[in-house]
Amino acid sequence: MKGTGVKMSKNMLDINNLSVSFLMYGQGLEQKELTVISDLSVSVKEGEILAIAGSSGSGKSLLAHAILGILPNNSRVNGELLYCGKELTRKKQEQLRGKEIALVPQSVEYLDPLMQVGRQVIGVDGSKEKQKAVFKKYGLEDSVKKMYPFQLSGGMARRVLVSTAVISNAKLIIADEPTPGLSKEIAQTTMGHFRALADEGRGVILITHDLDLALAYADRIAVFYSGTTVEVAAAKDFNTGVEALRHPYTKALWRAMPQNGFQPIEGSQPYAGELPKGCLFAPRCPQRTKACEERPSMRPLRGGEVCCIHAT
Ligand SMILES: Nc1ncnc2c1ncn2[C@@H]1O[C@H](COP(=O)(O)OP(=O)(O)OP(=O)(O)O)[C@@H](O)[C@H]1O
Ligand code: NI
Repeated sequence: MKGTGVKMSKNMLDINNLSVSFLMYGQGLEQKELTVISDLSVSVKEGEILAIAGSSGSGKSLLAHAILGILPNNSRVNGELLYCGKELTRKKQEQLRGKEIALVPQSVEYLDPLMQVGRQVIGVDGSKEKQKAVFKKYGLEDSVKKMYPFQLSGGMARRVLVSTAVISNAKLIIADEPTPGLSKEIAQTTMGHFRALADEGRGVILITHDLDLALAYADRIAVFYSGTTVEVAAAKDFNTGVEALRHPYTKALWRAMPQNGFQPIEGSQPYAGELPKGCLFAPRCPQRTKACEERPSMRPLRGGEVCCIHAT
């Protein structure tokens, strides 16, 4: 069952004013800093699935990598990352990675090419019995455990990745697009498992393009745009209707859903190197005014949060 109802849960992860940039070489030896995440704030509570929705390039995977401390060397991270109320230092990230904090990576290339997949799934705190049971649930033959990643199809590899997180004892699970390539049935089984893990009190971050899937299983939805959060809403707000939502971009996403008339959003998300000075959504926003030339910040509104001065 979805939702912890009125029960007050503690924050497991707090991200405050996070920014991520990359040092890039331009022509010659000229160095340029490309900021891809800015002013990003979001939190994950114990017992919830927080879905992160946003178009391609909005910074979803980079956020996951920043939490795990696996960004490339030419990156720079600023802002506050707290895990169970304490600063998530580099050392802490190393200690917790793959144990207390597990990632279902977006790309199956994250599997170790030289290790049989059964052993990878057992990992640090699994067991042969658990691995066998989870493979069965995901329709993977017992013989798959002896295979190497290159022998798997895309869908099989994804089921292997999901199995790893599902049988781990991780308290926080970050699933980066866990369902593409899976049949509808297996996708639903997978999401059911994430729901069960959240109901046990764990925290789950579900990164997805699939808003319908997010709405069916998540408690809250964080909407990303150009490397920042523009709205955090309860999943039920999307079902209530467009008036329950807060940000013009979220409203546009809602209107673009097939069941709400499939109205496309004009324009596209700005490129990281060419962000507008003020509100990042302003160039596409029907409500923009002169005041939007200043960068807005997230503020609480009607039980959610929004980054727009016009939202009421
Ligand atoms: N190593 C890197 N160096 C420079 N820019 C990068 C690097 N990795 C990612 N980016 C840029 O950061 C932005 C966010 O990338 P990210 O992978 O987080 O997007 P995403 O929201 O996960 O997209 P998708 O839905 O396609 O997976 C993109 O514009 C991407 O080009
Ligand atoms: Ni991604």
